[in-house]
Amino acid sequence: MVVKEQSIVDASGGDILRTSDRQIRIVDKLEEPLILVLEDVLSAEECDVLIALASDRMQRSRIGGAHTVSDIRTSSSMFLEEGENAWVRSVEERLSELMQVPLAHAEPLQVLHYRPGEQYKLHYDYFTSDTVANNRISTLVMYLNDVEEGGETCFPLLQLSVAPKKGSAVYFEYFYTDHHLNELTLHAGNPVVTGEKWVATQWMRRQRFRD
Ligand SMILES: O=C(O)CCC(=O)C(=O)O
Ligand SMILES: [Fe+2]
Repeated sequence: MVVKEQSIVDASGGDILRTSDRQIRIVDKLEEPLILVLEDVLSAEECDVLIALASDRMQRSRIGGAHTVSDIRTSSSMFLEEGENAWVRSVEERLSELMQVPLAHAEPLQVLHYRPGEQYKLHYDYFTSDTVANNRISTLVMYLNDVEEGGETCFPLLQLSVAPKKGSAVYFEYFYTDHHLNELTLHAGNPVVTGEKWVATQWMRRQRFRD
């Protein structure tokens, strides 16, 4: 008998995920690994506020422990301060409820900006080194604007591609005992063809990450 592994988010209750302040629609769903395409995660105003907070603080993205500039990721990025204002606080609290992980386990929100030709090549969000004590367990990538062409978040091993849409998001988790399930979350941010792309990413850790 094949037993389904426990997921972090319980999405078995229909097409809506309720948080204290919002009803979030599930528009697409993959069971294992659990991947949810969600609408109405952020209001249009929240998207605009996050872009405005980030826009004059962007730097060329760096990856890995050594924080090196790399062709893997050509976008620009920044981290918002934890709960830096009331907008960020309210979004962070909603995401913690939505992702069913305590806020103390949340990394600061990251904002990414891609111009035409910029991309985030295939990667896992969890750290693959055995020595990581407090690894990531789940991700929510939120789209802060509509992209004219390109910029899809693509999961090649699952034949899934999510087109950016302002206020919507893709959720996935990789805390399964069966490592093959985690490895299926390999994903990329496809190159933007026309327009620009803004996203905010929330990563959750297995244990407490914030003071
Ligand atoms: O920009 C995207 O579509 C993907 C972003 C991503 O993979 C990440 O922030 O880890
Ligand atoms: Fe990622």
